[in-house]
Amino acid sequence: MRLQALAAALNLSLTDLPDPQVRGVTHNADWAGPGDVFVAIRGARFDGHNFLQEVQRAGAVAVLGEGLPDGLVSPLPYLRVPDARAALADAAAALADHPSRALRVVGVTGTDGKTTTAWLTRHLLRAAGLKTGLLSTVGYELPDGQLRHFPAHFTTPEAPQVQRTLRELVTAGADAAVLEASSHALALDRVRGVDWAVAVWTHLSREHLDFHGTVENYFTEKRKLVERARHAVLNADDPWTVRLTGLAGGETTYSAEGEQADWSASEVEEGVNGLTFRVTSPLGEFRANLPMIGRFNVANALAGMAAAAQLGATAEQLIAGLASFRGVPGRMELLAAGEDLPRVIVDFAHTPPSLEKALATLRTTTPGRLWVLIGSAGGPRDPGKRAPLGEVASRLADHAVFTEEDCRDTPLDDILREMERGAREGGQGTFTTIPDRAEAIAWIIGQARSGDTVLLAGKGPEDTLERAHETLPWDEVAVARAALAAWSTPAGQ
Ligand SMILES: CC(=O)N[C@H]1[C@@H](OP(=O)(O)OP(=O)(O)OC[C@H]2O[C@@H](n3ccc(=O)[nH]c3=O)[C@H](O)[C@@H]2O)O[C@H](CO)[C@@H](O)[C@@H]1O[C@H](C)C(=O)N[C@@H](C)C(=O)N[C@H](CCC(=O)O)C(=O)O
Ligand SMILES: Nc1ncnc2c1ncn2[C@@H]1O[C@H](COP(=O)(O)OP(=O)(O)OP(=O)(O)O)[C@@H](O)[C@H]1O
Repeated sequence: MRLQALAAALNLSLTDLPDPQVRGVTHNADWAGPGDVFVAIRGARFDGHNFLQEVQRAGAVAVLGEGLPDGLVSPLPYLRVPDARAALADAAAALADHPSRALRVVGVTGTDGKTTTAWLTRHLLRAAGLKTGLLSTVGYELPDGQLRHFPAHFTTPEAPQVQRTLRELVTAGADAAVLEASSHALALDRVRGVDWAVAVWTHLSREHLDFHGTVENYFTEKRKLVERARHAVLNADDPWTVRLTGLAGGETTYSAEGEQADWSASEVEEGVNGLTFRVTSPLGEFRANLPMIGRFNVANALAGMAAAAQLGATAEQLIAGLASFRGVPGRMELLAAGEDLPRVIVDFAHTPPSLEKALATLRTTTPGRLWVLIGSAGGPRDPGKRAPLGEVASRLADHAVFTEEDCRDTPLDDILREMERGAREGGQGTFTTIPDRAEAIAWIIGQARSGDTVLLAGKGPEDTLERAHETLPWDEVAVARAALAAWSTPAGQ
């Protein structure tokens, strides 16, 4: 697209504008390259206008911004826009040729459950035969199912990445996409210009008030997704839903807690290998098996099913899809269970509250002993949580193992001593310390017996393990599987 056509797409009437070819658009000076338009955003910490020389040197062809600061002369053609973030999103959508119009896009928002519901929905849509992509906190996937990562870690990245990924999906022949929409993304226009077929609402609770100020503001930002969608899937168990009713073109409700709803669950049974429940729905009544741990996943499953049904999935496809769902990588990921093996779970819980929640959930379905392996990161990242992590692990599990977790420039011994202190002062004091993480995993799995649960916490899906002088490639699931393979042979017991 040429610059003048882009200006026209943004409703800017400009004369005397040069007309170079535009390759892309970016808000980040470090990412600017030849042929890019740079959008100068005045953020909370920086003013993008400070980087104009830098983007010119990188080969950018023009700048969009809300106005040059006094005394600054732009080295590139400067197009003034009323709202820089909106312009970034509109330019990104125009340059990608509005890919969401060629897809059926499901957006998922809510305080908790976005990632799980997004992954479930994309799995159910695939089970229904739709080629489906995904943009989520854990990464993004084209319909080939391979997980990829953006250069910066976001739930919802900035608009150019959103639009480029949607375009990649269209090029790859996708029919549908599932996209996690965070409240930050909705507030900062990262998903402006996305054409939403369905908005899924999980639930809202107090969070991110540092950014939004009040719960009401937080709700107002999240509500935008429902307002913009052709259809909404709303949680009848969430008190905020009454204020969302009637905002989308059409709507479906769901309830995991016995409220009146289109999709509801009853007879919920939590087992060692997952959940079973009866579903009452517009597609009829059926029994569902979901190989996931945690009762809250019943609500996520109902939301995912209602969204997939909206795009045409049948009851048979949903039943088969739920039963074959492998979970979200590194989030309560169930590796093994059964008569003979201990149940092993990999989860990224790395804060005292999230570890507490994970252990409490697992306790309810552990007939034997509950084991946990946990470390704590080095460097400046919240050293105050080391003792509380040790305390929670030792208080809620029958036995804790303390080990390394990205210790970086902090002596590992210092971290482990703090965790041990927490375990002695507030926990049961039943722990073992094994500094090498692979050895620790082999040991804890070797100790566990059938009927026990082993939670390997902290790393989840991360692919490196950082030590003081080396960064190792890491795959917690693979290390755990190797330990389980050793366990299952007589020599390993
Ligand atoms: C609170 C928040 O979301 N802030 C976002 C906001 O930052 P900001 O307004 O402070 O921007 P800034 O850092 O002052 O920069 C202003 C402009 O200068 C540019 N810049 C800045 C420095 C530089 O060297 N070069 C440069 O080009 C920036 O790219 C930006 O365009 O705009 C920036 C880019 O435009 C985002 O990178 C930044 O995300 C920060 C890093 C962040 O941590 N966001 C988190 C909280 C977030 O978005 N989280 C949600 C999930 C939340 C959840 O549900 O858990 C998410 O979707 O990931
Ligand atoms: N429907 C739900 N209601 C309440 N809590 C939930 C629900 N689903 C998941 N959770 C809890 O929230 C945690 C995070 O789940 P998930 O990753 O799906 O949420 P999220 O909204 O994507 O959060 P994040 O953006 O931090 O990944 C889970 O481990 C679980 O403890």
